[in-house]
Amino acid sequence: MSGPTIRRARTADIRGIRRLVAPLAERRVLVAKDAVTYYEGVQEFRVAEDEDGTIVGCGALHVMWEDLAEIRTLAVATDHLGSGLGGQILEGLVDDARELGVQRLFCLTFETHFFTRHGFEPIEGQAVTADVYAELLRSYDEGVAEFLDLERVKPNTLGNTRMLRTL
Ligand SMILES: CC(=O)SCCNC(=O)CCNC(=O)[C@H](O)C(C)(C)COP(=O)(O)OP(=O)(O)OC[C@H]1O[C@@H](n2cnc3c(N)ncnc32)[C@H](O)[C@@H]1OP(=O)(O)O
Repeated sequence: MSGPTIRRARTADIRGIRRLVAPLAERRVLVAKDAVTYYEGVQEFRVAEDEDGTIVGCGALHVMWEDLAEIRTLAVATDHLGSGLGGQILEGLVDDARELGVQRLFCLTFETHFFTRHGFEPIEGQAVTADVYAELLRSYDEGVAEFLDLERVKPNTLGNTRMLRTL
């Protein structure tokens, strides 16, 4: 038994990714997004595919600035939790970040123990200079709004911890 394979996502995986994310978005653990947003962001995703072709894990890397990207939409199917899959997907995304030249990874999460084990540390306040903050305000991306901690998205991020890993 070789277990799930981790690979870059294809458009046909989006249905499986959405099936994984839906219950977590309902519990507000992950952000709910429209289907079009997943298709537009397919190149950001890695997935874990079971032997029978089922998508049992996913995660994405969203670049925000020259030195900064966010880990987002990391999820593992309930029946695969605790077998190392989440960690493998995350480290794959870290490799992607290194390849892109990104030096810092942000995440917003309830899973502080998991991310701490992978080198993330909680941060207070902003992780970018005032100049970069002003530039990021021009983004239409909801995740960037959460990174900036804008007032209008605070209800979505309640109880989450802001964490950063330096590569
Ligand atoms: C930035 C964001 O995307 S934030 C959102 C993060 N996602 C969520 O909150 C969604 C719900 N949660 C999940 O889907 C999962 O819990 C994840 C993605 C956070 C972690 O996925 P998992 O596959 O369970 O991770 P993994 O197995 O690598 O590690 C989980 C635990 O299992 C243990 N573990 C790791 N490898 C193994 C293994 N081979 N065998 C047994 N246990 C293991 C680890 O000790 C770890 O414990 P920790 O939580 O204390 O760190």
